[in-house]
Amino acid sequence: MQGNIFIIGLGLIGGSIALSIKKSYPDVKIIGYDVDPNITHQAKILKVIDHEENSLQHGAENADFIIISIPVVETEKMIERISHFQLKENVIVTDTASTKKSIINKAAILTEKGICFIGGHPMAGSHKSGVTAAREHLFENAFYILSSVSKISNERINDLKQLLNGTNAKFLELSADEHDKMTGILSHFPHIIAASLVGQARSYQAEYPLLSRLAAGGFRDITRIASSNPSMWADITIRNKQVLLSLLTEWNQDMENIRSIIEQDDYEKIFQFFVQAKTYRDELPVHTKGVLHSFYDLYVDVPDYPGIISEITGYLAEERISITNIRILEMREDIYGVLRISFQNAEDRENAKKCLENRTSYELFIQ
Ligand SMILES: NC(=O)c1ccc[n+]([C@@H]2O[C@H](COP(=O)([O-])OP(=O)(O)OC[C@H]3O[C@@H](n4cnc5c(N)ncnc54)[C@H](O)[C@@H]3O)[C@@H](O)[C@H]2O)c1
Ligand SMILES: O=C(O)C(=O)C[C@]1(C(=O)O)C=C[C@@H](O)C=C1
Repeated sequence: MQGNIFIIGLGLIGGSIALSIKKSYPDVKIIGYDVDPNITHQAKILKVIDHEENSLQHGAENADFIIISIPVVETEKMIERISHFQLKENVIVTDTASTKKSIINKAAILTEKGICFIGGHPMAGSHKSGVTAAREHLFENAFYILSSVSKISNERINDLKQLLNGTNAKFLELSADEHDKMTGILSHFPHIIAASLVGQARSYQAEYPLLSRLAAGGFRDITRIASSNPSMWADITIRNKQVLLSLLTEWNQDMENIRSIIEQDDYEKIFQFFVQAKTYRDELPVHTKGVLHSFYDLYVDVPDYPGIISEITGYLAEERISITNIRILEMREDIYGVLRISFQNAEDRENAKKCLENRTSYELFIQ
């Protein structure tokens, strides 16, 4: 791989892409630009990029690949801006935004000028943002969706896939409509529900001051994504409006049905409601592959007392099981905390699980 890679937007996604490209092509030159020069500088210090660029035009005009990794509405504006520059004839421009239709429509401005634009969306991320959260392995085993304005040659698509092969993601080509519908169902709508659940709890906080401290595993799991960047999600919601409105209508209908079976004490229907959800959820590939498993994490519910980490690592060390990371995710006051232990592979994690099952009575789980 040769040439200049120009990354616009050095946050969680732009930074993670930069790191994954560097992993597969250590000699390639990664040039970074962020609207905030302090972030560009921080990315250089963190070795996420090789070179800080403070001129958007200079960076874009000298690039062989341009990766735009900024919020959805900003991405549209950026496509417009760079379309006025003298880009290299063979440059490939791509983005990482979470919606595709409005961006693909906007990118016609580039393709009409003969510039190749391939829309992209790595289907992995986090509720965290910013360059400090960037990780080389973020996209491992995740789907990476590609969508184009018009028919792009396989050769150009392969050039982009080759550049991004360090992501270890699985590429999938979808139309912008298919993309926005499916991500609406699986990602955008769930973020609205998570935020709404948190909103419901918040509305009872004054009446029940203990509420926030009682929030346990279930509430935590289903609302993690409510901690995501609000401006990113406002953009996504606005740009996937029609899909989200139709999902909301269906959801309201579904809630009405559930209200009705609860009102009627219809045990069998209530039971079937949960059975159907469990059956489909248990079959989702998220259980056997995908980004969650690529980190080979094991979670341990542990009591909060000094020395708990060394106790756990001690058991693993005695059985010569290596760990790559260990972290306390949360300590619920005076009760339990969750320890996340990461392993290099599934076998190490399995051995660790057996080891801790034999030696402790702590609850263990793999998400
Ligand atoms: N966070 C996720 O889980 C996730 C996953 C996949 C895709 N995405 C998409 O990727 C894009 C980036 O998301 P992120 O999570 O990296 O956000 P982020 O907030 O971590 O980073 C965005 C960066 O873009 C910069 N920026 C904003 N406007 C800019 C502009 N006009 N010019 C240059 N830089 C600008 C910001 O300063 C920031 O450093 C978004 O479109 C998002 O929808 C996010
Ligand atoms: O894991 C998370 O926190 C995410 O929200 C990641 C997530 C998702 O909804 O799955 C969010 C937005 C992206 O466009 C792709 C992935």
